[in-house]
Amino acid sequence: MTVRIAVLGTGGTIASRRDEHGAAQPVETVDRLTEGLVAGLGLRDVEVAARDLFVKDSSALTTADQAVIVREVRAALDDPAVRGVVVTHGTDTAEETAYLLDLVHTDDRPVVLTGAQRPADAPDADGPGNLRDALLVAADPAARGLGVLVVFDGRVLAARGTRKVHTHEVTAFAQPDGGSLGRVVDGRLVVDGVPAHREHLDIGLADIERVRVDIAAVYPGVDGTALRAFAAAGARGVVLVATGSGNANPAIVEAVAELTDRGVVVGLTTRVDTGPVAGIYGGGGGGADLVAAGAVPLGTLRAGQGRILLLGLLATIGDPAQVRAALPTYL
Ligand SMILES: NC(=O)C[C@H](N)C(=O)O
Repeated sequence: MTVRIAVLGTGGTIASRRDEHGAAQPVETVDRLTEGLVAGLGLRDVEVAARDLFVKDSSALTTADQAVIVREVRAALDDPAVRGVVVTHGTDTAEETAYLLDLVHTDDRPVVLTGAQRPADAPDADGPGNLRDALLVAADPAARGLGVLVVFDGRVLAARGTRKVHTHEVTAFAQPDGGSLGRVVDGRLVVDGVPAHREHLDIGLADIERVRVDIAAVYPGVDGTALRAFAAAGARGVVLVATGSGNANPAIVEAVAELTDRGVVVGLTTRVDTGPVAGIYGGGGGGADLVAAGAVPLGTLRAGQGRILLLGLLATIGDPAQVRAALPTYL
């Protein structure tokens, strides 16, 4: 039986070429990117159906675009002949799209995001190798049940927690623990682990397009201006990127208490690369004070994925007190 891999293109550096000023822009269709790769894979009875959803730099994607990606992945999986789905995506925001897909993905078949750090016209372009690996993983029965994956530079990473860790090197992504679920070695998937149990969310996609969740940074001397401005603009959630294990100052604690009273859910994360946030410190501005003021620690999730979780919960559950209560089960 012929198995089908659906490939959905969204743009990113993997689809980019340099213009006359040397600036890279996504212009290539995913058809052209996959052309020729499949024959070289030696996969018998595999058929690739590639099409573009859009051709954008991933920094320019909107929440509505991400909802389109989720809908189209689901539509592709409606075809029982499809064994897996590959999404080509810019690396800048792939962690957000991958996590949104993972939150809603209950199917055993793999969904694989990949991309590139070097444009398609670079002599040492990494896109073709990454796309080849992503197709191999999507077609491999051993990838069933692994959830949504980021396949990049030979590594197979679980969507949840995975972050972009380098601005331009080809090893662009890492899991928070530095590990991986597997590798692609000599054109074959080697599975090294199983993904941690994940609660799924049946997100109303029309609703996530309407919910506003912002991200506010903490730094020495910061006050509550940004938090209050986001609330005034209609934010129903704000992710606070705190310092250290999740700390700020008394002005931020006061603003967090105000937002909580107004029904805005404040998620607490950190600007530190690894480790969980926790309410350890007091003194009026520490993590313990932020939690007492209503902020909800986001575990090991960092700002981008924390925002996606808040969006999903607010779109699905709605009521802020219930969102705060449900949130820890998704960490
Ligand atoms: N490497 C990349 O794909 C970066 C690009 N700016 C993007 O996210 O679309």
